[in-house]
Amino acid sequence: MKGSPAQPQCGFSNAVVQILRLHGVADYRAHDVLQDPGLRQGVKNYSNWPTIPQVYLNGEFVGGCDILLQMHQNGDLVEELKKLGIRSALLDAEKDQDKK
Ligand SMILES: N[C@@H](CCC(=O)N[C@@H](CS)C(=O)NCC(=O)O)C(=O)O
Ligand code: FES
Repeated sequence: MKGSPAQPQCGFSNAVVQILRLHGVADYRAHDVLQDPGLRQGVKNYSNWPTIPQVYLNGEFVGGCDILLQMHQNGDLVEELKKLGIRSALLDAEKDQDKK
C-alpha cells in the first residue's frame, strides 16, 4: 500500500484498509511502498499487476482496490476470509440488523 493502515497516503490504499476494517480484519501486514522503491517495483513484477495497493491472502495475490471492492460487494470476500478461518465481522453486523 501507500502509507500505513493508520495513515494511508492514497485513496485507493485507504479504500482497501477500510474494506478490511469493515470485515473486522485488523491482523494483517502492510508495507509502505513509498518507503521502499524496490518494493514498489518488485511487487508489481511479482504479481504482474501494475498498481498499488495489492492485496494478498495467505500469500496469494488477490488484486487491487477495485477487485477487493467487487469481492466485498458480491460476497466473495466473506467466503475467502472463511477459507482462512476468519469470520467476517459483517456477518455479525447483518445478524444484528435482522434482530431489529
Ligand atoms: N484501479 C486500481 C487503483 C490503484 C491505482 O491506480 N494505483 C496507482 C496510483 S496510486 C499506482 O499504483 N500507480 C503506480 C505507482 O504509483 O507505482 C486498483 O484497483 O487498485
Ligand atoms: S497516489 Fe495518487 S492516485 Fe494513488
